[in-house]
Amino acid sequence: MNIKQALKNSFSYFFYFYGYLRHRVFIALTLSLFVGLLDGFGLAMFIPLLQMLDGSNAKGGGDLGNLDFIPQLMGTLGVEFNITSVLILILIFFTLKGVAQFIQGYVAVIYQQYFMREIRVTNIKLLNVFKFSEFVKADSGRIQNTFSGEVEKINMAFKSYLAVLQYASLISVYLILAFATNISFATMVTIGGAATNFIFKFLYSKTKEHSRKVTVEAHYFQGLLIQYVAFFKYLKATGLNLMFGKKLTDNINRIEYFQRKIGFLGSLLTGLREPLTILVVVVVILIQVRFLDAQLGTVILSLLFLYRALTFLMALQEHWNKFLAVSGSLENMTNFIEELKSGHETNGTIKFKEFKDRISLRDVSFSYGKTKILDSLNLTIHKNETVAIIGESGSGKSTLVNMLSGLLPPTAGEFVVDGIPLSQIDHYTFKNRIGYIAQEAPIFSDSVYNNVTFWAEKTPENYKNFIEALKKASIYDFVMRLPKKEEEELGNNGINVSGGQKQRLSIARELYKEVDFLFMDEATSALDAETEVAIQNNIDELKGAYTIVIIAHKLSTVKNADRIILMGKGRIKAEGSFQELLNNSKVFQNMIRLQGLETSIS
Ligand SMILES: Nc1ncnc2c1ncn2[C@@H]1O[C@H](COP(=O)(O)OP(=O)(O)OP(=O)(O)O)[C@@H](O)[C@H]1O
Repeated sequence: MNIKQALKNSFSYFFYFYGYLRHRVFIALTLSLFVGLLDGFGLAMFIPLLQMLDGSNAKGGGDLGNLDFIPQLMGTLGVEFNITSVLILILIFFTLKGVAQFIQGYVAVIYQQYFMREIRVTNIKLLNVFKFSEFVKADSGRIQNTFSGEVEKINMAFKSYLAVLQYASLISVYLILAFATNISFATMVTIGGAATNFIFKFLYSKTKEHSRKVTVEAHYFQGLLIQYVAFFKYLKATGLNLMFGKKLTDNINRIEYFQRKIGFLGSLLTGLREPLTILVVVVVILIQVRFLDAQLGTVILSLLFLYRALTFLMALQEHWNKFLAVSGSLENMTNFIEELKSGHETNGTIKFKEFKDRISLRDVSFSYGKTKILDSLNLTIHKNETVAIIGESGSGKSTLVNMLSGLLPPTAGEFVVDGIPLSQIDHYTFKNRIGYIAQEAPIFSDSVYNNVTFWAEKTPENYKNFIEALKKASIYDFVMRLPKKEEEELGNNGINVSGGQKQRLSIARELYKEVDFLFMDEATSALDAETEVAIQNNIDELKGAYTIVIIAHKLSTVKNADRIILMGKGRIKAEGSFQELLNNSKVFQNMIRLQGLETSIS
């Protein structure tokens, strides 16, 4: 059962790599076979050479077991088998082996790089088409760790696995040569070698167990680190950073503990290997010489091959152990890719060129698992209408906007754009027409220009559009006052600009694009009163030129919206103009009172 499982595992690893490399695996293996064969033939020539040197075999040959075909072939070719020709032959074999080894090494590097590229590109491609609804459920620490640290470990795993395959083919060549030379001697040594393997197997399984634990802890570490950096200000201000730091330290200690165990097992393996191997060889030679009347030439040649095989077996075991130490990552990567694949979004084929008329939600519901977040919504938004969405916290405003922007597909009902269900439209052509101003304005670690234009070339036309976008977003003066103007670096996550400025830059980025829709998720929440008025004026200016959907908490900012949608518990509770809601909705009137707006309205 165990052997069956081991074989199954080995094959699943093989097919894992084969899935990426295909015929390349066999090319790598064939090259190893060549190296082994050439080395074996070269080694075989030392026996007649030694015998010729001490005069026990003047003509050479005759003591190579089944390898006698080499001197025989030379005889047929009319080449005399003497010291000079044997020396030249040794030189030829080892030179060819060197050439084969060079090709083998270089090819291995090429394949390794190819493999890494494939893994990285596959991951990026799958992440590109990963459903947003799946992404929000995913562990960001795991995603980050798998994309960076784990990919490096997979690289190590691949290197070790390829080495294992290459050593395995070399070992098989040496074993064939050893058996061909002296079958009884070779059999006994092989049985002895197999017996020592039981000790190693136990150590391997322990190594693998710890490797899995390291991977789990590494994910946790990345997750904690991301949160530590993201919430650094809060943690620092409250002194909770020390407690959070302790969580990280504990995690680091656990990783160190498991890595130390892996190191201990690895060292034990290295230390045990040679004494055990030599023990086997010594016992077998004693038996061969004492009890079986073995021919010394073939025993020595067979031993030479076996010794070579054993040396490579040691190297193989070392690489196999290295492979197992990172095999947890391989399993993780396989599962990760499977998860990414299962969260693959489906895409329509109809190209969306330009928004013409209206978007509609028809009896749309949305659930996270069993929890219904949006419940049977019907809503139509016309081209260039400005719609504000209001409602208490958790009423489903963000979810509604995520749906209207195509981020979340409905779990029931239909989202229709200009009469075509979004499911039939090529999402990317639709998203190209969308400007999104999120609560947390994403600022990339680059210059103002690149942040706004999203790395567009600095042509006169792009520059003109860039300046226009800055002006529309009321950030032009600020940018022009910066020491390097639009080339000023914004720093990691926009640390060098205020919350309000980040949002204005984010608005500028959206206005720079040629979009039909502007979705704003509490875009004015982090602004001071004066800037808020400026942005509000700008939105009013954009009104009528874009289809605008704003999530707002401050009712004063939505006074000019064409329509206000009041959400409550995942449903539309009321809709209409500001005045209509004021006249008809008790909830709205209450909200107005709570925000102290009665006087400003009257
Ligand atoms: N990834 C998620 N998994 C499960 N439930 C979620 C998820 N995201 C949001 N929810 C739930 O969906 C409901 C609606 O959330 P949503 O963010 O749309 O509300 P909101 O009206 O925008 O709230 P707020 O004004 O506080 O931002 C909430 O009850 C929230 O807990």
